[in-house]
Amino acid sequence: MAASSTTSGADFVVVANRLPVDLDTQPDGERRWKRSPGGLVTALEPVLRSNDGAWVGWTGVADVDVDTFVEDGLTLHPVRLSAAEVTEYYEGFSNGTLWPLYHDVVATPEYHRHWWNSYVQVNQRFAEATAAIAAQGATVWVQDYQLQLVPKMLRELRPDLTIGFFLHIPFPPVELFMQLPWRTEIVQGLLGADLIGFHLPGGAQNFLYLSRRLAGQPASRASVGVRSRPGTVEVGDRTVRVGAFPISIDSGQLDELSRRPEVQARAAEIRAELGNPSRIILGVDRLDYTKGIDNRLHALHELLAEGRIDADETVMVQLATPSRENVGLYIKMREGIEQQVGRINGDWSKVGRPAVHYLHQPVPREELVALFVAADVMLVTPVRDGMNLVAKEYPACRGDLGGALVLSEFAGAAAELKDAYMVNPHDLDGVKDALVAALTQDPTEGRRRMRGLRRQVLTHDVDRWARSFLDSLGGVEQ
Ligand SMILES: O=P(O)(O)OC[C@H]1O[C@H](O[C@H]2O[C@H](CO)[C@@H](O)[C@H](O)[C@H]2O)[C@H](O)[C@@H](O)[C@@H]1O
Ligand SMILES: Cc1cn([C@@H]2O[C@H](COP(=O)(O)OP(=O)(O)O)[C@@H](O)[C@H]2O)c(=O)[nH]c1=O
Repeated sequence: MAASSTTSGADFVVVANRLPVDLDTQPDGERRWKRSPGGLVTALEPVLRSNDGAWVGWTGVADVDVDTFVEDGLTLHPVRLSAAEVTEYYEGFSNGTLWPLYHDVVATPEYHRHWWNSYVQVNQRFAEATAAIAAQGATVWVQDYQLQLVPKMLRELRPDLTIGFFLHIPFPPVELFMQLPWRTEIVQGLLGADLIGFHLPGGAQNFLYLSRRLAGQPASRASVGVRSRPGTVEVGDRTVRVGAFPISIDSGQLDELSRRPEVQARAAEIRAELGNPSRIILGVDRLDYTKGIDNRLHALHELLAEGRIDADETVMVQLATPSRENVGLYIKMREGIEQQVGRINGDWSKVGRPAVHYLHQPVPREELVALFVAADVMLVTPVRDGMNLVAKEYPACRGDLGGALVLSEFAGAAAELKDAYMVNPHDLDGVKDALVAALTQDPTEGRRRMRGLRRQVLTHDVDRWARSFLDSLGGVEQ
C-alpha cells in the first residue's frame, strides 16, 4: 500500500480515541511518551506504519495542548480533551454507557444526557481535527465505539473524503441496542461512512437490521460473509457497505521475536524464577470486567481445593494492566479480583512460592512474549470480547508447538481458533474440566491443536485484515 503525508495534508488518516502513545508523568514530574494500552493500538500501529499515514487521537491526559509531532516515524495529531470531557465523554458515555451495553450488558449501562452531550461535542472536535489535516480525496479510517458520530460529521465537513469505520468491540443484539436513548443518532452517525466493519458477520447483520428499523434506509437482507459478501444500505445517492473483517496480529513478527535466543533464555529464566513448576498457567488482560478474570480464579481455587491441581507443581501468573481506573465498575472489580488472589494465596502458597503471581502493571512486549513461550496453558475466558488479540498472540509465539489455549466461546477469536479448548466462562465446571484437560493433554494431541491454531493466525495476520478492509473501502492506492 502506498500513501503519504504532504504539506497539503495526509492521504491516509487513522482516527482513534487514543494516539498509539500516552503521555506519562514520571514520579519526578518528567513527561514521557509510552505505548497506549489495548489491542486497537497493537493492531493499527503496523498498518499505519506501512501506509505512511497520520493518526488523530487523544494523548491520554486531560487539559494538555500538544502540537502535531512525529514519534518513531508516525505523524501524530493530538486532540485536546478537558478534564470534564474525560469524565463525561471517555469514562462516562464511552465506558459507562456504550462499553457495558455493547458487551451484552454484563454490567449495567448508565444513560445520562450530559454524558451524551459531551460525546457529541468531542466527536465533532475529532471530525474537525481530521477535516483540517486530510488531503483532498484522502482515505480516513475511523476507529471504534468512542467515535461513532465522526463518519457523518466528517462527511458534512469534507464530502470529498473516502471514509471507513471499524468497530473493535462486539455490536450488540438488537434488543439490547434498543435500550440506548440515542440509538438513531448512532446508526445515522455510522452511516456517514462508505464502509462499516465489524469483527463478525453477526454484528454486521444486526447493524443492517437497525439501519432499516431506526434510520428507515433500505438495507440488504442476504447473509454477510467473512471478508466477503458485504451488506449494503442505501443512503440518498450513496451505497454504504457493511462487512465482517476479523482483526488480527503481526503474527510473523511475533513468531520471529519468540524464536530469538534472548527471548527463549528469558522464558527459561522466568520458569526458574517461578520455582521450576511442572506447569505454568498464564492470564494476560487489561483489568476489565468483561475479561472473566474472576471466573478463571474461581475455577483455579476450586481445583486446588479438590486436589485436582497441586500447588506444588502448578503456578499461575496473571497480568492485569491497569485500565479505566476512575470508572466505578473497574474500581469495584479490582477489589474483588485482588481479594480472590489474596484468598488463593492465603490457602495455597508457601513461603517464596505463591500459587498466583498477580501483576497490576503493564508488561513490555518482549517480557510478554517470553511469558507466552514459558506458559503451558493460556487462559482466555472473557464473558464478552470483540476479538481478544492475546488469544492469537499465544499460538503465534509457540513455534515449538508446545502449550495449550483455553478460550471462551464469547471472544470474537473463538470463531477462528477452533483448535482451542473451548469453554463457556459462565459454566464453572466446564472451565475447570477444560483447564485440567489442557494441563494434562497428550503431547501429540497438544501439537495437533497448536499446529491448527498457528496455521490460522499465521495465514490471517493484521496485514491481511487491513488489506481486506481497505481493498473493500477503495480509495487507498495499493
Ligand atoms: O483505550 P482504553 O480505554 O484504555 O482501552 C483499550 C482498548 O480496549 C478495547 O480493545 C478492543 O480492541 C481489540 C482490537 O480490535 C479487540 O481485540 C478487543 O476485543 C477490544 O476490547 C477498545 O475497543 C479500544 O478502543 C481501546 O483502546
Ligand atoms: C496485559 C498486557 C497486554 N498487552 C497487549 O495488549 C493487547 C490487548 O489486546 P486484546 O485484544 O487482547 O484486549 P483489549 O484490547 O485490551 O480489550 C495485546 O496486544 C497484548 O499483548 C501488553 O502489551 N502488555 C500487557 O501487560
